[in-house]
Amino acid sequence: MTAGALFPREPALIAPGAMHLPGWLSVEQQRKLVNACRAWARGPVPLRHTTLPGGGVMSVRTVCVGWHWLPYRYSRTADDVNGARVAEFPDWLTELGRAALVAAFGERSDTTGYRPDTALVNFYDGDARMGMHQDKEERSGAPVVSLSIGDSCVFRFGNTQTRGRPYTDVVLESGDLFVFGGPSRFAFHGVPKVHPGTGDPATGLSGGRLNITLRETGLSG
Ligand SMILES: O=C(O)CCC(=O)C(=O)O
Ligand SMILES: [Fe+2]
Repeated sequence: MTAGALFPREPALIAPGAMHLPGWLSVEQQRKLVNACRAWARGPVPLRHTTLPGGGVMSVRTVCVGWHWLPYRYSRTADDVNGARVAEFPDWLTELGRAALVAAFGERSDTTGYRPDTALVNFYDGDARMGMHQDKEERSGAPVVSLSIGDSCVFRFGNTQTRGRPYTDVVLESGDLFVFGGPSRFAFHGVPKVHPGTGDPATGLSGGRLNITLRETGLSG
């Protein structure tokens, strides 16, 4: 049982500009996203473990939509995988990203200018982790919208200065939304632990954790 089952899970401002909205996605929306991620994982670029310049291999498996992320830049083509052009970023995902901003920051937030153009889909099996890092290959200060499906995890949300403290550990469960923008846009964050077997098979994901981050690259072409 995760802490979320014991205590009410309320929307929480984790740091200035960083909002956690538990259970924001319906099971139906999660199913749609799981199906979409399955389709993206089938091609044109497969889900793969990213190799880092130092030779390390990331434990999560990733597939990208719109723009392909590789350490440490974006490209339209998956230059470190199979060279194929990545799948188009669909309009419905733009709308979901805008709805996420309204949910996080209120009706008055002007989201018409928000144009996420890349989605990084990460799949975590029970042993996968993600070290503390900043999402900083984007040339836009627009918020990052993060959607989680499947097994719960510990999401560590820190500060913009160091990989270490101060940070806050947040349990992200299936359906949770986390948005980080404004003064938190370039904060370090990571996933130190996944809790295997905590997901709901009704989402269509029978094991593991799926995280989708929507971002504005600020790139053209
Ligand atoms: O899996 C998560 O919740 C975070 C993923 C992340 O930080 C990233 O893809 O850059
Ligand atoms: Fe990140």
